Amino acid sequence: MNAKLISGTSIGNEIREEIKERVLKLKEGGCVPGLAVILVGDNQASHTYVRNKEKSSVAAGMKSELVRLPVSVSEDELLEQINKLNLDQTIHGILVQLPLPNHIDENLVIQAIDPDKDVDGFHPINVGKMIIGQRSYLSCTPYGIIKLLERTNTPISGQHAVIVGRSNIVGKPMGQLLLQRDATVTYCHSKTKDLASFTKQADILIVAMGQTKFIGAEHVKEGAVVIDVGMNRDENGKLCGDVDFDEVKNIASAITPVPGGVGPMTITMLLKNTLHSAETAFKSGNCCE
Ligand SMILES: Nc1nc2c(c(=O)[nH]1)N[C@@H](CN(C=O)c1ccc(C(=O)N[C@@H](CCC(=O)O)C(=O)O)cc1)CN2
Repeated sequence: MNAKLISGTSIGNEIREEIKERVLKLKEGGCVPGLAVILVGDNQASHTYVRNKEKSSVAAGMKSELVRLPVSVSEDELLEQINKLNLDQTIHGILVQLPLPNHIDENLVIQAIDPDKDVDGFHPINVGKMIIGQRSYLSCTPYGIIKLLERTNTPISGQHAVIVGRSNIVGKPMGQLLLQRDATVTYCHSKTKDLASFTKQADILIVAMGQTKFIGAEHVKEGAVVIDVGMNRDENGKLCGDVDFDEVKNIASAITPVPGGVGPMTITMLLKNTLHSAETAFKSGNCCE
């Protein structure tokens, strides 16, 4: 293996320690950061992620509240739950775990969350602010990737970043965050023709397609930094990314593993956003226990 391993577990743990210290300070002032997670239905992966979010927020010293709703819950009932949490001064961050069942309009649900408590950074107000470079809550996965690049001293300015995937929660915001840091950004997606001709130009290659081994050696330039956002199961049920790690590790200069790469950073940045919300509430006298 030539590539340096970029460990989201260890960089995430470093940041979580910093968060813990700031939570302690807030608590000394009488403010306990509170994160509410709404989980609808029985999706197994969602259960795992939500459990990790609960465990991580408690480990950081925060209050965690889980609202579990059956798959049959109506859109109105879900919106009512969100409204309650919007009004609850002990809750600083609210997220609805995605995906939602088909009968529920995801956009409507995201827009019901108070933008000041939208620690997922999915609300159109936060997305809009992010695009024009105003301070806002940033979507946790792309925010986490920026931190991985920063903390490994990966140059961004002037680099060619190629993003494979155009989802609202990863691909699109990822490109904007890199653009703000003066990267030249190319988006590729499922309809891109001759994908390798684009990905081969990447100094930074970010892959978020949701397909096992979508990117192989033939797609990667010697020395590129490769960030794998994929979270798939292979034919043996083993967790793997979108990048063929065994091939690409010999070409890239640095690469994230799956598991232990981008995933832990997503949860770390959720904690960071929740802390920021609680600190803002505390400063304006709106944090109660
Ligand atoms: N409301 C949201 N829903 C979803 C988001 C999100 O950011 N907000 N992102 C994904 C899922 N996700 C967080 O919710 C997430 C996925 C994976 C991980 C993670 O730490 N993965 C581990 C492996 C975990 C395992 O063993 O299964 C790793 O990569 O090391 C964290 C968060 C979709 N929904």
